[in-house]
Amino acid sequence: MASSTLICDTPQWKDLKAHVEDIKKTHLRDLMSDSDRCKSFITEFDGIILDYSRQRVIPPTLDKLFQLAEAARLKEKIDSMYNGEKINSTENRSVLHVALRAARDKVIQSDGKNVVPDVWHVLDQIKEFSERIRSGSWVGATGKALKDVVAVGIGGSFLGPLFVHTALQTDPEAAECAKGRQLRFLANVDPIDVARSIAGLNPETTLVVVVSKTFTTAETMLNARTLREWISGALGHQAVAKHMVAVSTNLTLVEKFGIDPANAFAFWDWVGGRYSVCSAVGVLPLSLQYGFPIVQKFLNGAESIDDHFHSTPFEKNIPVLLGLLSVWNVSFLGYPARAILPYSQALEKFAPHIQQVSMESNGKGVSIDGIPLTFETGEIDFGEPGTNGQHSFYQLIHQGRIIPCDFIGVMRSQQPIYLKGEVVSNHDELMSNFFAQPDALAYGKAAEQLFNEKVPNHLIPHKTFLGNRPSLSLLLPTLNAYNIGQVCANIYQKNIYKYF
Ligand SMILES: O=P(O)(O)OC[C@H]1O[C@](O)(CO)[C@@H](O)[C@@H]1O
Repeated sequence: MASSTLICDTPQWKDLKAHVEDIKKTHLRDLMSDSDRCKSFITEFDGIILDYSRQRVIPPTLDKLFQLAEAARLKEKIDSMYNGEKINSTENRSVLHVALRAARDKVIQSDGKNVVPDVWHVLDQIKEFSERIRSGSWVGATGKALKDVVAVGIGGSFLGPLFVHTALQTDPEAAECAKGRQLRFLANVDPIDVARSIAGLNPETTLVVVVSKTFTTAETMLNARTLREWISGALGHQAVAKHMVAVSTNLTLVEKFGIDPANAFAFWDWVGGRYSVCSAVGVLPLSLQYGFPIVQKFLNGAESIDDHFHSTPFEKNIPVLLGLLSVWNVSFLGYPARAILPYSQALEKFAPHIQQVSMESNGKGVSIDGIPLTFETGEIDFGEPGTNGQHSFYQLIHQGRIIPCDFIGVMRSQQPIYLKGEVVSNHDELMSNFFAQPDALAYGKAAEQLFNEKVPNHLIPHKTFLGNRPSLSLLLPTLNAYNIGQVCANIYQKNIYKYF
């Protein structure tokens, strides 16, 4: 397709437009009774199960969406991203967040240079630095070990690390590694956020990490100056060198600010802010809190999804399927919003993270060549963990406008509870039985049965959402550092509106 041709002018788009009328005549109740259809609308990768049988699609819809992906040259564009081509045409940059979690021996080029050794150089620096801080061999200005960290940053230099930190906090292995340590975040320029971020902390035992790709963002720089004053007011100006470090692509400004460049951790202009959690932006604060080996598992999980995304045919490719279903729901069925409903409190910062990743990337009014679009792109993302959301906004989802729902379930809780005589959420045995179901139909029935046994868990929506309202579920075996990495990479790679 020539770059000036809009995707909506292709026969594939028009064919899908016409197909909307066929779908309007269907009802999910009837679609769900077709066991063959249900069987084919489940896919699995590395223990992650995507069930999209409750989307308003039939097999021809999927075929047409794959044809649309072909018209958009989606496969070539994904390859271009992995090959380091400058697909960020507005800034003339590569988009290489995949290189941030690539194995040491992989080769990923940008501007004719393999960037993976640079990535590993910084990872090795972070490993060494975080071990020094955590072991107490690096001490603060008064000779005390630094046990608390305040990460100052906003937007992409905040939301990804906050999401991962929140998700790891209750993972038993990560929690054990974080014993006696605290990681706080300071993003808002409102002084209340400053007060909260340092409440109860002692500057003598605190390390401040200033995280900013540009090192010019007004809020971050103001907050960094405030915390520099907090440190130097208590410990003297020379304490800044021991108590403040930075993560940035702009090492000149880091030095000007007064942070020793030897204590600055680099990343690169080919890392988009909202995709930067796998760079030093996330890896440094998370390694300080949990230790580098936990963060390495997180990176490995993200890499596993990158490989899956790059090499799996679209029919079985979880991020591609998620992305195409968004295109279908928003641009064809006209549903403007999507509810993100994780049935795990550990994922409470998932919706805010997705909001930036998705809504800062998509939803533009013009094509990449500046041509006004005649169709809606991008979705309005919002959400809350279940079951809290059920007692809040589900009423509208049940009875009002149609909002496609993404349910995210976790088979084995990070913190399971066993109560004698009661079936409690995330009971391993019941969950394994549920996951042993061969197809979506049986799976729906098992869900209903479990619901009838009063299982207060993520299965409830399977029963209550059997109207004509589309939903899907993404089920994870558990939530350890590896799975959390998979969750992150899934949302980054799912963001395929930009390819259309
Ligand atoms: O890391 P920086 O340069 O401080 O930018 C913070 C955030 O601001 C934004 O540019 C949006 O305002 C984001 O894309 C970015 O993540």
